[in-house]
Amino acid sequence: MHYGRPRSTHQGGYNAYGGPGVQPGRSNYGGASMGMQHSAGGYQGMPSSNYNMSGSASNPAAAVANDDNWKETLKPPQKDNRVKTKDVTGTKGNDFEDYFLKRELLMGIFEKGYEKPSPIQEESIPVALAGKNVLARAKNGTGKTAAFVIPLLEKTSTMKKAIQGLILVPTRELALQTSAVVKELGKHMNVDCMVSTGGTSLREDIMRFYQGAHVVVATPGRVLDLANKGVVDLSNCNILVMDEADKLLSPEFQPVIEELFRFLPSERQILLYSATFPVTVKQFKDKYLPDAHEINLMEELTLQGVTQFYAFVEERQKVHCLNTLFSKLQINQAIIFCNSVTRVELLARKITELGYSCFFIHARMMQNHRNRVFHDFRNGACRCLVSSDLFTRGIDIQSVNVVINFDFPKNSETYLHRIGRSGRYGHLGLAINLITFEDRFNLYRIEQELGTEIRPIPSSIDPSIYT
Ligand SMILES: Nc1ncnc2c1ncn2[C@@H]1O[C@H](COP(=O)(O)OP(=O)(O)OP(=O)(O)O)[C@@H](O)[C@H]1O
Repeated sequence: MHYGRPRSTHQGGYNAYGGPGVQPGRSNYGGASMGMQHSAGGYQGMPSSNYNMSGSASNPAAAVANDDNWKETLKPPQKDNRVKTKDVTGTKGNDFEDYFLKRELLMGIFEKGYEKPSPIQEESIPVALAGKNVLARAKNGTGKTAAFVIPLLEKTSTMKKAIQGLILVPTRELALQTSAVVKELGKHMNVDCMVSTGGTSLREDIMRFYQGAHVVVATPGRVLDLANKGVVDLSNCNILVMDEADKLLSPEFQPVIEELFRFLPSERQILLYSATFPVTVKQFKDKYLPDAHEINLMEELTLQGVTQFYAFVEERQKVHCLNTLFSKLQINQAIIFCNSVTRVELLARKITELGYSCFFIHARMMQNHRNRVFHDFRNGACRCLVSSDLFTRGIDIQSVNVVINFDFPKNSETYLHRIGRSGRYGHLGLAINLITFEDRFNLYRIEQELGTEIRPIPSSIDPSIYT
């Protein structure tokens, strides 16, 4: 039994009530070792931070950027030898060097452990470098972030102290994660990347912006607020990226986005990325970027590496069913989704009552607490995270191999993004859906819409399909 008998909820890690008392050092399982070479380090508000872009002057690797042996000076993470699916291996065979990127950027790419571009990177990097607007659709976990960060960094001049790129994302956690990618890829370029999201002190944000930034990663409301106040100057911001573009174009965000457009220069490039593009995106595209280059790498919609099952249960049997899953599955790390904040908290409490340690996260928690849970879960301090749809999009934690829909989602976009939290970068994963009588039509509809098969759960699941 790989899930093991958990540590008592009082022994380090959060208990279901999210009390601090975290002792990450006590993590005693192997999940964190897998893929954690991509660990993003400390996030904003966390005590430790390795995001300090102190610049190439203090960076010996940058000093050899012009040296012919520059590649040998790099320290990439340990090679990940796990099997990968065609979702990421089905490329044309390009190399990053083919794009004539500046040496410092190539150094950041290789040092991050990226050896070859993924299919979406091959398709979109050259087009974005050529200055075209892009509307790109590709599967979850196939490297869309680097597909827009690389051209954005290539076009950023660190000699010019002005915001040259703005990356909008729908959640604060995703902003932190994306800024970590900008900082890692731009490590040798001396790029100043700033995160600006709600839930943090506006005053501190204002102070930080006065120090200047080349790239800003933000949630729409906060950056609009700062632009309105004249703190954020977007007049030199020639590139706007909207990641999870369909979410950013939902009624909740679209008016803010349209207002933000007023602050951008008229000659700007817009890059839209997501795994899902409902009709709202088409209307936006027709209005604002009719000439956009369209990329669609989603002939088939679900990830090849993620096996999907359902278990037909009554509502009152769900916790028992989860307990059985915990005892039978080989979980590295799991995200368990519920459909409401209340249910997230209730389930987290139930799980700890069963004797398993778990974290929970949702949008009604204090931001510093959210940051801590995100940081600690990413670093493997706990194996199980109960979440609302806050973590449905974009969150990239390589060691998550199991996603459980404790509550089945209502629409296929949400389903696709949720199960895409496992099987990152072509790796294997498992998605298990607890289906009640009321969910049965949704299950059928989502299967049809995604053209995928969600099979009844067998009595035993071969670990080789998801570990
Ligand atoms: N060229 C590459 N080589 C190896 N790993 C890569 C490469 N590009 C990206 N990755 C890794 O793949 C993982 C998934 O990338 P990313 O988060 O950008 O996916 P995504 O397509 O944006 O997913 P989602 O749709 O879920 O947001 C990350 O851990 C990233 O570091």
